[in-house]
Amino acid sequence: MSNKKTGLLIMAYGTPRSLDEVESYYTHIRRGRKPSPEQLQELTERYEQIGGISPLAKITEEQAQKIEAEMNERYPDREFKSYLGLKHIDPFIEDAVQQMKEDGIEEAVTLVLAPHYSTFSVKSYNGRAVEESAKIGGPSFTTIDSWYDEPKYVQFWADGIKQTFNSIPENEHDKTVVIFSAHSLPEKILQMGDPYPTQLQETADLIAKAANVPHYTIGWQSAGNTPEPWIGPDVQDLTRDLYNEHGYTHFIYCPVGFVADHLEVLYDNDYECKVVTDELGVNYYRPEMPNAKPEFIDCLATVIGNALAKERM
Ligand SMILES: CC1=C(CCC(=O)O)c2cc3nc(cc4[nH]c(cc5[nH]c(cc1n2)c(C)c5CCC(=O)O)c(CCC(=O)O)c4C)C(CCC(=O)O)=C3C
Ligand SMILES: [Fe+2]
Repeated sequence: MSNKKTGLLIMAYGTPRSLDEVESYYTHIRRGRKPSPEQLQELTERYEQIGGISPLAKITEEQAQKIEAEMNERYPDREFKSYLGLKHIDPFIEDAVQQMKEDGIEEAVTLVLAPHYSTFSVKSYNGRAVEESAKIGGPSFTTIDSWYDEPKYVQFWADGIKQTFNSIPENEHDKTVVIFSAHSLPEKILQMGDPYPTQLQETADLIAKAANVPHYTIGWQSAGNTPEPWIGPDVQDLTRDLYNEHGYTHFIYCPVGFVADHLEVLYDNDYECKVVTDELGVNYYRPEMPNAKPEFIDCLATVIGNALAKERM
């Protein structure tokens, strides 16, 4: 057994920490192309609408710290140190890998704070980490590709859904529908055989079964503003269709492709979807996000522990 530290590379999307950072952040998302003043204004207004700035930065940091603490408690004969690596703002993924090297970390596990694998998301996170490490002779990585079917993740959402159902009169449960969603991606991923949509469906099936949900479906949200087609149905259109076709009066939104309160949930669900449910005169619900809740930290520590156990076999 080694007494060397194991690195935990915790990766997440990142968010501007103040409105001043919105432009550079957006430029990074657009791979170096500055947004037009209108696009910048539009994004800034969305951040203003959710209270000025996204709570995501704080939540991601808290998640990373608590995962480290939980891993150290769970494996007293080892020492873990977490490093936050972000996709679109500092500390970037590459910064974290460099810091690990400086700290003498030789082995590390990567965890992306998003449950489903896609060439657009997890593949690029892990790819950037491995590439940087190869370049500088950094740590060797045990990479985690996805954890969308981790029973503790399923249970987390099942509990939230059950609690939501408790607030709906029992004789209206049959008029209630759960919409499981994730961030949309360009449709071309489907031709590439990307597992992302199948994984979302599987997460939905598992949670619906665990929570005994009578009616549910999957949808996509937060699609980008580009001319190419994005995977649908969009959650807003889906809400209208479900209402028109089935007359549901209670809509429970479960953005299971995300793990924190941030723009895509607080704006795209809590504001945009609610505009539609208000217009239809039906009820909007959204169970709490995992954030840094103990049940979720327990879930992520289990995901990391499983990856380490597999590595040693
Ligand atoms: C798959 C995926 C996830 C989930 C997996 C993961 O978490 O990695 C995710 C999460 C997030 N996306 C976020 C924010 C944004 N994403 C954008 C744009 C885009 N996202 C994409 C994909 C994803 N995004 C794509 C393909 C684009 C188009 C880029 C292009 O044009 O090539 C834009 C630009 C404006 C707009 O299009 O809305 C913003 C502001 C925030 C932070 C919110 C906050 O700050 O609170 C979070 C957690
Ligand atoms: Fe995004």
